[in-house]
Amino acid sequence: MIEISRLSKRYGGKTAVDDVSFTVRPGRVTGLLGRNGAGKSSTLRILLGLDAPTGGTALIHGRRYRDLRHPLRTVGALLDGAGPVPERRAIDHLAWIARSNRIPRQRVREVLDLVGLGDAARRRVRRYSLGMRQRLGIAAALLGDPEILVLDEPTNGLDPDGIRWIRRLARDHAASGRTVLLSSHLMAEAAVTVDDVVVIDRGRVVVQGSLDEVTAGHGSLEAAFFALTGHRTGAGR
Ligand SMILES: Nc1ncnc2c1ncn2[C@@H]1O[C@H](COP(=O)(O)OP(=O)(O)OP(=O)(O)O)[C@@H](O)[C@H]1O
Repeated sequence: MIEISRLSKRYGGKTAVDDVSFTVRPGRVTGLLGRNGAGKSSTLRILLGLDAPTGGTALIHGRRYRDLRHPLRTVGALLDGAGPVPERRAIDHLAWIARSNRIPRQRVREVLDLVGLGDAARRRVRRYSLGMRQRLGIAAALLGDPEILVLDEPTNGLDPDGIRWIRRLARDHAASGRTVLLSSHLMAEAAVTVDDVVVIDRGRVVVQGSLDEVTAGHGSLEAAFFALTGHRTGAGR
């Protein structure tokens, strides 16, 4: 269970997250949806202890990330921009994370196979395609066999196979009774992946509920999104 309560984050004079509250339940895929700059990454970074909130709390099983006893075994995360050293071999990158978190070495092979990188394990990361890098990021997130997966824009830059793979991974994780929170600005993709929706716009939650509740009366999640956040055409954003 993830509980975000009255969370806010200001960077200088700019409010990135403004009194945001929502709950993420197990057995569901929850989509944190919004435009670029809406405050999704800021919210997830605070949840994962990478940034301090200006106000409010972001709790995992009732604790802040940094107070978790076994963080990697509790939460696996894929964040924008956090990548391995390109000169490293994939297997060494994962082995290093496993070692520093007291995760058995055999788990490295397991997650590489799980994400379909078994045959490319000894290749250097700089020779990986974008899709392979994304899979490697997911492999790292899965190392601790965590109950919760947090994925920031996981389909960014992926081809149709990669997008389908991420969708299945999220769905399977939730189907086994575990928790998935993913952020996205792609409404059509989110509509076929998530169970619950939290729409955030300019730092504020504008709607939250099950996918059915949020789309009711709008025809599609995209239509609901534009109706709820104001339709801004081509110019500007
Ligand atoms: N370290 C920072 N310093 C100053 N402003 C920041 C910082 N990080 C984020 N912001 C600003 O806060 C707002 C929210 O950013 P955030 O990255 O959380 O949005 P997002 O919804 O994740 O968007 P994107 O999909 O583009 O990552 C943006 O206006 C951004 O420019």
